[in-house]
Amino acid sequence: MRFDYALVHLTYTIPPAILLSVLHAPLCTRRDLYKIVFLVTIAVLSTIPWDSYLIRTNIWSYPPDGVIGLKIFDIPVEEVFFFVIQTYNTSLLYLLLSKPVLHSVYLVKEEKGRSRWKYIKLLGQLGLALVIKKGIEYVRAGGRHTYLGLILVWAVPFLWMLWALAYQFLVNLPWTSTLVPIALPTLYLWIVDTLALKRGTWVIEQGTKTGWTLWPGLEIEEAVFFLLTNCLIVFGLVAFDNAVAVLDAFPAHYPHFSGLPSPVTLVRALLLPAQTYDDDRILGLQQCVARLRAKSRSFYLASSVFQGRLRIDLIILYSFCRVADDLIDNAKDPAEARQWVQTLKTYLDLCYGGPTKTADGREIAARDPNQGPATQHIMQHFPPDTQLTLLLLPTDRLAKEPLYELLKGFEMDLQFTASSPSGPIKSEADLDTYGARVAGTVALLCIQLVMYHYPGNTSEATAQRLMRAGHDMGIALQYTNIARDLQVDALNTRRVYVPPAWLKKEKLTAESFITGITKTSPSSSSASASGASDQDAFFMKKLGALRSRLLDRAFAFYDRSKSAIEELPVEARAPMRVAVESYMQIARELRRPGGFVVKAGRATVPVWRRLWVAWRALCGPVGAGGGR
Ligand SMILES: CC(C)=CCC/C(C)=C/CC/C(C)=C/CC/C(C)=C/[C@@H]1[C@@H](COP(=O)(O)OP(=O)(O)O)[C@]1(C)CC/C=C(\C)CC/C=C(\C)CCC=C(C)C
Repeated sequence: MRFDYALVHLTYTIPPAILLSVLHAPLCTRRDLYKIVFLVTIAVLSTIPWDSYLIRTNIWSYPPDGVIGLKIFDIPVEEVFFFVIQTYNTSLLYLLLSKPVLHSVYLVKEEKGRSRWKYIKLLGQLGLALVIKKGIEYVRAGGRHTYLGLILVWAVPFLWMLWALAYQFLVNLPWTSTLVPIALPTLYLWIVDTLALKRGTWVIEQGTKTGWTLWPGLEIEEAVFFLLTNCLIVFGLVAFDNAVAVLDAFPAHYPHFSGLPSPVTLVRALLLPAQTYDDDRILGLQQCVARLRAKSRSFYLASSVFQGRLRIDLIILYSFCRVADDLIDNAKDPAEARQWVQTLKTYLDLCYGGPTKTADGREIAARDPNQGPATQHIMQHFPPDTQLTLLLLPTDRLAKEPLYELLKGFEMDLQFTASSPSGPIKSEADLDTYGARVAGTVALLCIQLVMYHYPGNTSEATAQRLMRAGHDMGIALQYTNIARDLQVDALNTRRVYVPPAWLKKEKLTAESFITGITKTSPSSSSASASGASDQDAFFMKKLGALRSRLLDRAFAFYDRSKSAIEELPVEARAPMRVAVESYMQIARELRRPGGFVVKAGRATVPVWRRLWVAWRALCGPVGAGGGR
């Protein structure tokens, strides 16, 4: 039938393309489109001459009644479409699986001389060179090894070159973004090919094939072809990501890089000697990512939809906030905690104090690696695992005021004492101020980074509106945080953030609140608790009422600020929605009538729901009321 080959596409290649496109659409970035177009173009241009040769030399043929008849250089259009759709599908699978990966942390500085990496690179090159040699022998010998030889001599030199450029990434990246996007489409195409060969949709001529099969109906040449072409696509994408990772990670080498790199820039980045990589920056980024991953599932998920240098800066900012908060929170006593606040203030003073002058009149930057005063302060006063984060914080892109204000927020935490469990929170306004200091400030810093990386044409008025709304959104998140941690805070640190007037309305004081929490059995820590005593149930009701009031206030701040997200530069809108919605989902879980899931004493969002929320946020603005 004339449409046999077209039917193969309609049945087997187009449906996965549609499915993958739908899954990828909300995550799609300009860089993704660029990669796909780049790869498809190379795939088509490099395959046409080879395939055309196979057809013209009768190694490969198509029954004339199985194709519609349109040809490009003797290749049926259905076959050309195959190159496009296979590259498209494998690329989309790779892109989807690679979203969580921050590529820059997989770069490795190589030592001069005999580094392990030198041998890994050589070993790979040698292995691939031997395969090319075998391919050449097969082609020379002709006969039944011809087709296999032609596949090897065509595909493996490209693989050799890509390996030489991107061996670090090919070895280091998680297998989910290398092996899986090769193995899944290969297996799938092996099955499709078995069916197509059986139906006679395409034919490998006798005489030029080995006759070996991988399984009945699947010629070894076909198996090798699909494996190698998927390797080519994934190796190509990995090399692209390797280049972009170099460009993103090292502003010192590429101060003005942003957006879409030209092919020349990509190759230059890949050719930057790995000995010149800044390993402190790589290690610092690795620590920041590990911290984010361990400490916040919401922001870790959100970080995967930000891109490039903005993503890197946000992760460093998170790490800085976390480090500062933890140093103060985990201090052995209030005096040590105060000392940390002071040490952090000195750090900010030094970072924002501008360059200093040496005796001989030379200017030294605050974080000069050797003599910078901020660097020396960091090395002398902070724990080793926090030092790189402090060195990396992009203070040149952040106003100092929100950072000092954040420290003031942490100082408020120090006013909670055993004898004063309400600490500085005397009223609802105090709680707003606290939220503004510890979270409104963080929002301002995040927005500053967005505007730095996507300057666009945001007017001054819009920028002011964004700052105000962001500030309120930070407060919304902080109210959610307090509502979630009501019990943990009371039990572990004897802190009650609820305003005394709210407690009074429930006939409680901060002290009786803590006693109530301490007495309540652990089984009643979820709203759905069953088997709790009457007294427990009575207390849980009060707890529920207080939590509900905190959440009302969280949603009030959220509702008034969420529309401003749509005024952010377009590149940051969807990721920012994901960040906010992932966190606000905790508030929605706390409101769930059937109760919420508790892990380590805290309400948590089940993984599948977390992903669903992120997905919806990526697709567009969340409806009015935010689906409370
Ligand atoms: C995607 C990404 C990596 C974002 C990074 C966001 C970031 C820098 C977060 C810092 C978080 C942090 C550790 C702050 C220290 C103070 C603190 C504890 C604040 C609370 C965060 C909760 O984190 P977590 O639950 O992990 O903390 P604990 O375990 O309880 O210690 C906060 C609730 C504040 C977080 C506030 C924000 C991230 C601001 C959100 C607002 C925006 C991003 C602006 C939105 C824009 C408009 C225009 C509305």
